[in-house]
Amino acid sequence: MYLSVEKVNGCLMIYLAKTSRGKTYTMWGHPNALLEDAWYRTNRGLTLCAYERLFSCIDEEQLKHSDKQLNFQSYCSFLEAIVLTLLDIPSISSFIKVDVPTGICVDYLTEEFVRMMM
Ligand SMILES: Nc1ncnc2c1ncn2[C@@H]1O[C@H](COP(=O)(O)OP(=O)(O)OP(=O)(O)O)[C@@H](O)[C@H]1O
Repeated sequence: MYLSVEKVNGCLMIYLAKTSRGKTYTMWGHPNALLEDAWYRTNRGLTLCAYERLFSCIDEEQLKHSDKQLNFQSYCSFLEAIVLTLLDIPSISSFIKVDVPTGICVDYLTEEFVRMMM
């Protein structure tokens, strides 16, 4: 997270597991994970924990530079690929390009700008 506020563009995480092994649960956590209840909070998935950390890093940066108004933009993308055999992995990874300084780009995916959560 510190790297992302230090202008390193992109973090790519690939999670490979058999069906029903808990990939979605690991990424998002319990369906009520956004509730403030302590138990649900401890069952937040990786995405929510990462964003919590990211926003606290942004707050720390803003405090360190309180004389300036800092602007941050964060993008989060998900690509779900069904892999039938391990031999499919190289063909999927050929769609993913890491470009400096733009960041990570996946062929055929479009990017939407989102201002708020519905
Ligand atoms: N750590 C966990 N604690 C409690 N329940 C879990 C946990 N991991 C997975 N589950 C439950 O197991 C079931 C399957 O998990 P999940 O949907 O995350 O699997 P998946 O790997 O994403 O499946 P698929 O490949 O079908 O998309 C869900 O009902 C989920 O709530």
